[in-house]
Amino acid sequence: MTDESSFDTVCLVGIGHICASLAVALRRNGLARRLVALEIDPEARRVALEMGLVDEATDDPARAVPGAGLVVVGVPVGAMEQVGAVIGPHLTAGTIVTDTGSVKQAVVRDLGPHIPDGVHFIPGHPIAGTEHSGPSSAVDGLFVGRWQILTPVPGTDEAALERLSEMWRRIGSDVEIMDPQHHDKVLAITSHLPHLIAYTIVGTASDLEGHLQHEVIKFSASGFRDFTRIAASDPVMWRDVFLSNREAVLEVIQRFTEDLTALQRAIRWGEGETLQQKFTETRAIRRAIIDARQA
Ligand SMILES: NC(=O)c1ccc[n+]([C@@H]2O[C@H](COP(=O)([O-])OP(=O)(O)OC[C@H]3O[C@@H](n4cnc5c(N)ncnc54)[C@H](O)[C@@H]3O)[C@@H](O)[C@H]2O)c1
Ligand SMILES: O=C(O)C(=O)C[C@]1(C(=O)O)C=C[C@@H](O)C=C1
Repeated sequence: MTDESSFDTVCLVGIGHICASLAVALRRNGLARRLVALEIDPEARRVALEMGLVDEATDDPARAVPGAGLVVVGVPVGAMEQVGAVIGPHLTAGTIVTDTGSVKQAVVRDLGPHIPDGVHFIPGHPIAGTEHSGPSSAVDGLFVGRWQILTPVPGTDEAALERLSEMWRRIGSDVEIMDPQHHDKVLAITSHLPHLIAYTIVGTASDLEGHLQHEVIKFSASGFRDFTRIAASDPVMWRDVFLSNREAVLEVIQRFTEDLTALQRAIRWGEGETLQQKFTETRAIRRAIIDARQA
């Protein structure tokens, strides 16, 4: 059943939140005849099979990888190197290998060297997700109307790139091609810093003395509640994001700290105009995101 964008067999490495949602999307859009999960966690394998997300779930790369026209690696960024070492020897020429990692230079560095000649390595990142993990958190339609960023390495086969792009378009995503370094800079500000801020705010609240902490939960205002959703995101995934995008994240933390200090000064010295001007600018950004249908 292979046309320009569909595959006979797709191997999903790590059947967690993102690859499970992808499995639903591939089936819904008739883009794969057979789905196989290569997964180290027996519970995730059991759930994926029970939910009918995949046809087979195994921890044996020799069963999962050969014969797959597309391999999608959806594990935490820190596990990419280990996955590369395990799947590399079973990949055959013509297969497309992509991933869903939230950082791209580290994936090129860690997974790339394990991809044999003749196999098309096209790193990717769906800008879609939730705070949940594991196959039971699969979301039907997760990628519809969201960006799929692809960061092909130099010399990537144009036909393979177009085939993978078309698959994502048929799932409902908009595809953007980007340099991995640029990707990591942009995502440091739009995704990684917001998560770090959420972890910090909720961490500060949880460090309060007992009675205050109780009231934080009891009278939780909507601003704080929104942060708690983000701060409930997967600890392993986000540990790996910050460690593997260290330079870009440290750079935006520096700029953020300076901007926070400027607001701190404005509050201290009663500079209402400065505050109002800043809040007017940020409101316009929210409106632009809504207009771009990314809210
Ligand atoms: N959650 C999000 O919102 C989101 C969004 C976009 C991209 N991502 C990225 O996608 C990737 C997966 O994220 P997720 O949210 O699906 O995580 P998840 O924790 O839900 O799933 C990851 C799965 O990978 C498995 N795994 C770990 N090491 C493995 C190995 N060596 N071999 C086989 N399986 C292994 C785990 O057992 C788990 O089932 C991460 O790199 C993350 O940065 C996540
Ligand atoms: O909405 C959320 O819960 C997310 O955090 C999703 C989100 C993000 O938008 O920052 C998180 C990490 C990604 O790599 C891509 C998407």
